[in-house]
Amino acid sequence: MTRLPEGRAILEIRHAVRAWFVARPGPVVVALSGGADSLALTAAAVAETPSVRALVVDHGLQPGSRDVADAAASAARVLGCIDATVLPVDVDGAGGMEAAARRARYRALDDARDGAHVLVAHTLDDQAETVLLGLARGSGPRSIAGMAEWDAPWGRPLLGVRRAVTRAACVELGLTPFEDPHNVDPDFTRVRLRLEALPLLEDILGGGVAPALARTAAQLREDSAVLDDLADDLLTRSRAGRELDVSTVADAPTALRRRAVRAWLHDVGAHALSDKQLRTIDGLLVDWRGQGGVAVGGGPAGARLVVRRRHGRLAAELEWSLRDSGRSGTV
Ligand SMILES: Nc1ncnc2c1ncn2[C@@H]1O[C@H](COP(=O)(O)OP(=O)(O)OP(=O)(O)O)[C@@H](O)[C@H]1O
Repeated sequence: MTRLPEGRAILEIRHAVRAWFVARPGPVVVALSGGADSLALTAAAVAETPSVRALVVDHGLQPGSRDVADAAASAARVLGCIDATVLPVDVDGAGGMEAAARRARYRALDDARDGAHVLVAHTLDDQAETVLLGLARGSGPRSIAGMAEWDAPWGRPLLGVRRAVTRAACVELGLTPFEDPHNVDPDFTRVRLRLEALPLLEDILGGGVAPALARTAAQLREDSAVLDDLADDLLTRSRAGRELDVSTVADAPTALRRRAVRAWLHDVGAHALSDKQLRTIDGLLVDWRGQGGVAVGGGPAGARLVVRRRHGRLAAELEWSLRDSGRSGTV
């Protein structure tokens, strides 16, 4: 373990990281971008636990990205990590560059973690932005509940720490973080929330808006955990092979029905359900006349997954178009 100077900011971060380790002992790798948040997290992790490794993902999206990644890896070694590896990834761009880069990053980190927990450096401010974005877009409780401190194998020890504290810790430690130009690019909605909307809200409502949003998220996560358990139980009782027994699900409260249906569809391959699709499927459950099919995405190329109510069961069936014959079929 490394000895660090004892400034106020790094002590606060070490305290948060120590509490996280006490609750979840085990080997860790730190996901290091080279920014202030993950540099401060890396410094605190090596001071609090032995044998920390760092993983740096090179998305290869800007010229010189490999140099930035190499510099982050060297900083990790100087800080006392026993190993620091750069992981080059291919970003396919599907569904927007940012989302594709995130997918590629999480996949690479998961592949390289070798059984260890992965610490990511999201802060209280990241949490507040996530919640505000969710509220403003009318998202469901899952989005507004924000990110969890622990969502195996991902750990977020800094969710209670302000971003300003990680900046201050880097100054105390004499570290020069990488400043990602995207973090000040007003073309990104999240950047405008951070630089314009949240300061305006704090001006109107007084400081403490970001911690208040983070508290809301924490309360919702607690409530959601209970509802998720009840919905799991409902799903277990209503499963009939790959289908759902309508009479068992239909009598449950809406919040449980929706969660159970979402979990069932996730298992059969539909991972990105919109609120509208869920509502329509709910209509099939509670109204016996609901006979239509609801396409829910998922399925191999050329096919689509469709949910139908039939003979007291809800079934998710693959449908495909037989373009050559002009017919369609299901499996
Ligand atoms: N290139 C990278 N290599 C390794 N870890 C990274 C990289 N970029 C980001 N991370 C990790 O993810 C954390 C969050 O980063 P950032 O806020 O940029 O991501 P995001 O796209 O908003 O992430 P998300 O919503 O991941 O889960 C960072 O603090 C760091 O721990």
